[in-house]
Amino acid sequence: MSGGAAVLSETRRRVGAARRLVVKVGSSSLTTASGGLDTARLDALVDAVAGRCARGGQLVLVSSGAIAAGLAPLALARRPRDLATQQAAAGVGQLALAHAYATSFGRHQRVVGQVLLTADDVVRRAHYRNAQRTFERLLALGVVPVVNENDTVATDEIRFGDNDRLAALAAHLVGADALVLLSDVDALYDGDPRHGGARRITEVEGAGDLAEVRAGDGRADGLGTGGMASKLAAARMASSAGIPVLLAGADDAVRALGPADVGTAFGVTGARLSARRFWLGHAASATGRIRLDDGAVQAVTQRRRSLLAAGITGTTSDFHAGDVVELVDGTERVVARGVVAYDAAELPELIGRSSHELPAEFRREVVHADDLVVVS
Ligand SMILES: Nc1ncnc2c1ncn2[C@@H]1O[C@H](COP(=O)(O)OP(=O)(O)O)[C@@H](O)[C@H]1O
Ligand SMILES: N[C@@H](CCC(=O)OP(=O)(O)O)C(=O)O
Repeated sequence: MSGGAAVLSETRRRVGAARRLVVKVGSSSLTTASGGLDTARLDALVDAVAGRCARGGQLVLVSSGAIAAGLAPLALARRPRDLATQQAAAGVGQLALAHAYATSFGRHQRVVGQVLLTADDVVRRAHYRNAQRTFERLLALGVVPVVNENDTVATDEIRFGDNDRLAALAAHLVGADALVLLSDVDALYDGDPRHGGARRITEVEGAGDLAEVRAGDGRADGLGTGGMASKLAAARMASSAGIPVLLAGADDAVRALGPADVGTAFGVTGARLSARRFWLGHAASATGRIRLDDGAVQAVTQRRRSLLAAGITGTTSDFHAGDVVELVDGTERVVARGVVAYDAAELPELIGRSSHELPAEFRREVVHADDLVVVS
């Protein structure tokens, strides 16, 4: 605890007391300026993680750095732009990264297990359960799962593209008590700290605390991918599903695994969601859109009602019953996501009409309330 007398927020206490944690570290915190793996920093991170496990925690480490670690062995001066070379670099670099972690955790008699995921593994529910089972067994065996995106096979269409989001999904998947995002910056600031004059945000309790924040890109050398915007999106995803988040500097990992007054703490803004609702809200990719009139927007978002055909003003033509669709208002703003019960081709006949005007087989809800998640 810093300053002795400082009273730590509930969020920080929850991070400090978490029994199961997901910790994410970015590429820029693991690599040298010339692109090689920085084993001294990696060892320091591993010391912090192993120390936290020894204090009685189960920890999943989501580590970026495969592409960055592959640059030097392939004599590439900078991160490649094209997907094929990025994948080749990741293939080379992931091996180096996994070896470095195995060696480093070995100093603490800890075994690590590699888990490489694609977006499909958390988007498709059968795969989701499979990944969940693997994590449970690894953790039960005392192993530290080291997770990254399976960059070598992920195509543009099915890539997460950023590990901040992957870490938030993993935190939900393993039922983590907290998520810790470690970066090359020590906290969230109200503007990019590289431009000077920025003020540290210590606690985020809701969207209002972010109103003045400008979240910019990552490093100019392109080693990191998402910048602060992807960290904020990940923090929102987790905190809205009941998981407290701490964003802090990787160089301060011991204190970040806390409790301590470091970085930025994001308090929970919603209750824990079922796997299905979290999947609907954050992981599943939407196939089409349905536009709602103002009354239907109210009913769905405020009164948590099912969507009926009467409140629809238009749809795209590209979805089938059982697909995930976005529900949008008159300005095309997404207000909810849900599983649609009709093919797009069936809806033009039904929209705008009350249930009692419709034949019996078309009286069911277009999106049932149980299959619907409101997007805040
Ligand atoms: N509002 C902000 N607060 C803090 N950092 C910011 C902000 N806007 C932009 N940044 C930049 O985002 C960078 C972190 O993103 P990134 O390089 O992608 O990290 P990582 O490799 O850890 O995922 C920081 O180095 C910082 O300069
Ligand atoms: N999967 C990629 C990392 C993607 C990523 O999100 O990177 P970063 O912004 O450094 O966390 C890799 O290992 O190179």
